[in-house]
Amino acid sequence: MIRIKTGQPEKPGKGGAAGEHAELPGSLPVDGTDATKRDAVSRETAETPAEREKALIDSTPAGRATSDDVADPDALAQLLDVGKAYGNVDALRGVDLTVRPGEVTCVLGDNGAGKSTLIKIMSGLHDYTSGTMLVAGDERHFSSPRQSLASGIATVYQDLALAPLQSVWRNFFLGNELTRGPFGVLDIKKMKAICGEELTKMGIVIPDLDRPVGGLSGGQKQCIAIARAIYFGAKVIILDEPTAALGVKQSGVVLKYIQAARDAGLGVVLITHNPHHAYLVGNHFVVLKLGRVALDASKDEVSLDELTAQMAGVSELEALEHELRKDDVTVSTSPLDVD
Ligand SMILES: Nc1ncnc2c1ncn2[C@@H]1O[C@H](COP(=O)(O)OP(=O)(O)OP(=O)(O)O)[C@@H](O)[C@H]1O
Repeated sequence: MIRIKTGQPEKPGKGGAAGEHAELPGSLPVDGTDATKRDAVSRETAETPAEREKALIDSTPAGRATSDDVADPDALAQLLDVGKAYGNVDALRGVDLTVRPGEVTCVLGDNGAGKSTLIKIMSGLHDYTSGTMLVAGDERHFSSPRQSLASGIATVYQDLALAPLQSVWRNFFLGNELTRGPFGVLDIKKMKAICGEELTKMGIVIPDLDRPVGGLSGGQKQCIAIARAIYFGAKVIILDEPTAALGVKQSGVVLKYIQAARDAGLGVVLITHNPHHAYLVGNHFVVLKLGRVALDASKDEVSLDELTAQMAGVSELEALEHELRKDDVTVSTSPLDVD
């Protein structure tokens, strides 16, 4: 189901029919007319990205602009109408997100959209202030990252929490070292063997596992952090901008690895600014704007162009361009500015 929202609608409650939402301020028009009449610019005939963005919004059936926040029995984790307020700042409001096994759910958004807040809620750093979070069907409020991890949610942050001077295998087992015998001697042989096996299983080739992690490429480091999370039992992995600091080739390595994790049956939440990367591996896309869901669509419901337009906020950019082109702008020079 695709949902596109404009403005800053309030959610009136759960499970309401379309008609209940007709009066929402700032939401899509709910006029009861044939949807085709509202498609002033059809998605097929739209030429510019702005027209396509508008067409996509116009073509959204009225009832779909409402919350579909119902528990999904197949979901590994789900946010239903979740909000987070920091004092009087609403960082997130009415957010729905479903993480299913074998799917990559991409969360896109510009600076301040609420992506970090969403990660913090799911990874146990912050609690949410409204709505419901379900993990494996149970309502959860995490009070620590440990609780989130224990319930199968692993978060891989941009800084990766790897020790650069330590070897690959040491990093793989960091904090979970295997020991043997009554004196708890590190079982280095076993750790190296498992680390090698796990990395190979997921298609990562690192010839020397004794190499310090600091010397590896950004892509390889990301893959090690993800492989580690999977090995230690994660069912859901949240990846915070994994390709943000990487070049094309290394991004490719990480995206391939994300696909491997998805194909292994994990639920992946990919947080990114990059619609191109998201579209290559994503099954479902949620665009956040100022803490609210601006678009919620599966891959067969949204094109890359439409996703990019949503991300770029094409209509906002055009308004900005228009402002810049205005020739009535006068720049006054303060006497203090004159040499
Ligand atoms: N601890 C906090 N106290 C008050 N406001 C906060 C706090 N953390 C985030 N915010 C506000 O919540 C909103 C969402 O912030 P958040 O960091 O989640 O966005 P983001 O999408 O991750 O942005 P970025 O890509 O820049 O990291 C912003 O307006 C931000 O200023």
